[in-house]
Amino acid sequence: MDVSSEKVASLRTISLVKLESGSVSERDLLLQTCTEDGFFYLDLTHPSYSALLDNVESVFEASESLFNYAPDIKNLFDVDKISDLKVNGYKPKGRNFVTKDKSDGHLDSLRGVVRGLCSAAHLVFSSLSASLSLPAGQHFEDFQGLPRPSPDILRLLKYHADTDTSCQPHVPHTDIGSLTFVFSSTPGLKVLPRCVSTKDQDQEPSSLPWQYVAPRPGHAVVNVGDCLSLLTNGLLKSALHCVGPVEGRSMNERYSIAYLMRPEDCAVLRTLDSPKIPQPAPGQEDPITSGEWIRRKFEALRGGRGDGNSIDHILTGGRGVVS
Ligand SMILES: O=C(O)CCC(=O)C(=O)O
Ligand SMILES: [Fe+2]
Repeated sequence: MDVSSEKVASLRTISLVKLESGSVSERDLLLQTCTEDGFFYLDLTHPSYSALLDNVESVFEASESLFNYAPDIKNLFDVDKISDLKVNGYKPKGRNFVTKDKSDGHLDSLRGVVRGLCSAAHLVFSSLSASLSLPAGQHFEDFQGLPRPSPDILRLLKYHADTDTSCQPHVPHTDIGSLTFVFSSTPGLKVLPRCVSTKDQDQEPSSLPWQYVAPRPGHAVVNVGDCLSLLTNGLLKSALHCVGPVEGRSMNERYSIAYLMRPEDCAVLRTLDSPKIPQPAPGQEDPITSGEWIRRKFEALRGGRGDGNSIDHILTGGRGVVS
């Protein structure tokens, strides 16, 4: 990416095949990365993941053809008319499935992506659960089961080209779920390094030292979501990120796929029992279910009730306040 190197995020890379083979050093690196950065590249270049990457490519094709439908067709699936939460549907300058031809292979690719990412997530979760010596019944993977109906969210995103170099098509936020996988071949994703505190500062998002995440073929960009952070009393970090143009340039048209894994709605998010996780003082914790967390977050995203600070608190997963 053509910007000065200090503005490019130096994310660590975790190898999925090494996690799969039980490498202890890779497991340690994963824990360190999730506690320090909350953002990493997941290396999927091993041949055993080539079907997953092929399916991702095919879903990009599906995404492009969905966005090419006429607006009146897409608007039949208006996200605000389909359900209470912003999880299903087309958001103008946004998402939903309008496929008429179910035999075009894209649905199979989509299933392949979901299956592949769920099993990648399972490996990440079980590695982290082992590193943190979580007791039986409290493993991260216990909160979301492969065979059960999934509350996960798949986003097919299209960012429109924009000549306004200060446009911000995706506001600063942390992710709602436990783990997010992002694929895109176009720059635009930015992350705020964990060492930057936004607390007590009335900072314009544009003045924060965002770092660009360079697209890397064969890799997913993975980030820790709010739920892992809530389950570990903040030990695992959900990092603040946004999407916008690369400094001083126009925003190019950009497609991305984001798969947000989520604990089941009934899962209670409270600090798990582990000597490696800082435990809250008795009575200090305010447990919340995953379903309630998503409801509050969408309310905040829609500019709903609450004062500015509490809304920012929810949007940023407790990270701080950005004006
Ligand atoms: O489009 C991207 O690269 C990131 C999308 C994202 O942050 C999200 O959907 O939560
Ligand atoms: Fe995100």
